[in-house]
Amino acid sequence: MSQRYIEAREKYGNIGVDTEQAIEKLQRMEIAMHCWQGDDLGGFDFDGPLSGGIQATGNYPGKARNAEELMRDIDQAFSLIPGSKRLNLHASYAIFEDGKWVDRDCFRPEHFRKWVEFAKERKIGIDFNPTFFSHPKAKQFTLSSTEEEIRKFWIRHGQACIRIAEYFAEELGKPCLVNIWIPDGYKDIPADRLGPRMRLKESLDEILSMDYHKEKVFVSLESKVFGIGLESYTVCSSEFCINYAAEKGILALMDNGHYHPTETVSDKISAMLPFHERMALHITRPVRWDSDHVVLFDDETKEIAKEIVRNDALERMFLSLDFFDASINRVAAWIVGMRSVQKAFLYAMLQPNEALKGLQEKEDFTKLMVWQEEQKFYPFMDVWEEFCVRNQVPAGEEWLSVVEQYEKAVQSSRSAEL
Ligand SMILES: C[C@H](O)[C@H](O)[C@@H](O)C(=O)CO
Ligand SMILES: [Mn+2]
Repeated sequence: MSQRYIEAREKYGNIGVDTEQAIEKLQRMEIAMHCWQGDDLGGFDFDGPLSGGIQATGNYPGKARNAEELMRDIDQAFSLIPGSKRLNLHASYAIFEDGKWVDRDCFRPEHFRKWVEFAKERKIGIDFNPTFFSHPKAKQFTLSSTEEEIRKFWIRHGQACIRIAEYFAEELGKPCLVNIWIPDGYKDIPADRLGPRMRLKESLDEILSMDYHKEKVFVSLESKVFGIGLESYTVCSSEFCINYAAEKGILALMDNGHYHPTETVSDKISAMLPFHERMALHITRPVRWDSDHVVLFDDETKEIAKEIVRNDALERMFLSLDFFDASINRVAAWIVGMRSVQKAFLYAMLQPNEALKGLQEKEDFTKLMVWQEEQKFYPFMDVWEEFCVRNQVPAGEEWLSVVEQYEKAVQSSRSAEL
């Protein structure tokens, strides 16, 4: 134990904060790392371009071209991230053994056998997402399509994914979150806003009418305010999503890139907690739009973490990263994102939360502001360092040289085409 940590422990102790408790809590906190940062959301089942109004911009060399490369990159990232992890997978990352391709409505657990093996060996859980984009049947509408055949196809896909999630949960002994996000929407002002939403409701009802193990599989619905080419209207808007989730007893998933720029998810969490037993978050960094930049240790990430920690809601949350930056080393992007979220949570756990709440209740706003400001200069870094040392990972920027070596030895030999 370093002298600096011992001193930090004492300083925090003087304001009633137990650093050992914070480290323990952080150690147990599972964050799902999204597989799609590794290959710009390319997936393995279709070759076509990314669709659905989302974009990975940049052309940094060395992206993973197949499952083996992606798994190797994930391992490289995991080796430099302290604490507990999960893996967040999209259905488009199905692995067709012996080249036996099937379309998404026919996906079965066997198409994810290798991912289960991977997760078992690393003792981690998997979260899952049906993929309602980058597919010939996802031109603009999926679950809200006017075409019955298209709707049915995607309903079957949704149900197939819930079955696969049960397989993950059973095999890995950890619950699985299945998150439904659809890109459906209009570029310009629609004449009928209700019709698509009624069709979406019907489709979701049909997906959820199947029997599934509700203790093991949690279904969530993710809303979005707009996408590229879908600027005027999205079917699964925030109000639709929250109302639907509340009525059906599923989870609402909030992605902090999916709201008007002055709205914050940190403010929404406490508006959800009184009504929803559990909720899910996609943590991202929107820059002017839902740009999905790498998550940093920034104000909003800290504020989200504070809301969860001080409301004792960690056990009620499914947390995942969601970004895809193709302009920098992709393994480094994962590591920065994961470590930033962990730092934000540690920062939140080291706040004298009860005392601050007391100041608010007493309306001592001067003291509240001063204390919150002074907290920023508490020796947070020394506690982070201790957490990293205990996890045998570098605490500071030294980790980047490991990634640089990996890039040289492994990623740089990957050509754009295989
Ligand atoms: C790939 C993800 O599922 C997707 O990013 C979705 O979660 C989203 O946020 C779309 O903007
Ligand atoms: Mn998202």
